[in-house]
Amino acid sequence: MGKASDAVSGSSDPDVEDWVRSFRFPESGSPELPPHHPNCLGCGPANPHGHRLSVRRCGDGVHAHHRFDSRHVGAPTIAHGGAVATVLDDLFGFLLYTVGELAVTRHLAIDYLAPVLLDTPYTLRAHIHARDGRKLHLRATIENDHAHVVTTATALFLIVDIDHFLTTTHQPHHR
Ligand SMILES: CCCCCCCCCCCCCC(=O)SCCNC(=O)CCNC(=O)[C@H](O)C(C)(C)COP(=O)(O)OP(=O)(O)OC[C@H]1O[C@@H](n2cnc3c(N)ncnc32)[C@H](O)[C@@H]1OP(=O)(O)O
Repeated sequence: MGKASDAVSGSSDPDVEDWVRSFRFPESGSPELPPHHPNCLGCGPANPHGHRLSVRRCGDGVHAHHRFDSRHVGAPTIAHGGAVATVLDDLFGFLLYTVGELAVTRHLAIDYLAPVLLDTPYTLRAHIHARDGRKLHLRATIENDHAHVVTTATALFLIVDIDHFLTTTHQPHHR
């Protein structure tokens, strides 16, 4: 399994190549985790449409505080379910720092237990439930200020080699 620090050339996209070359897993002691890249929809500080999620290590997992805003509206005053899914998928992506592996979402399942309100503080938590070879089984919650869980999520991330990000042609996989 190639790690990100083994960055190789071969992409036809210079931005991808730069990201691969610059990517490093942070030191295990640092609680603040860096964005996946500056333009990441979930956490990139340079993406004007993004959520700018700021994530820290917490025990074996990760956590974040987040407010959805008017850019993420679905029904009036309520965050769009897709926006919530985006944030959870990205939060799961931060667990990869804790295992030092590159991986991508293969399956994401969300239970929307109560509306996620705009301009309201929430606490997000995620952890690795189990690892089975290259399969990472992940779990997350979103809870409000009253410690009520409003959303739960599970995901299967699959560990991939760095070449996954350098390959410009991916064939659909029919099961
Ligand atoms: C640290 C940070 C790092 C940064 C990382 C990058 C930035 C991240 C940014 C974060 C952004 C957020 C993150 C993002 O947005 S990631 C972006 C969204 N995700 C993708 O683009 C991934 C697209 N998919 C693929 O490329 C391929 O399908 C991959 C590579 C994932 C797998 O294709 P591959 O052909 O290799 O594998 P497989 O399909 O044969 O399956 C393999 C195994 O899995 C088992 N299986 C399948 N489904 C299920 C299921 N539902 N329950 C239980 N098991 C299931 C299956 O039976 C098999 O098992 P086995 O037979 O081997 O035992």
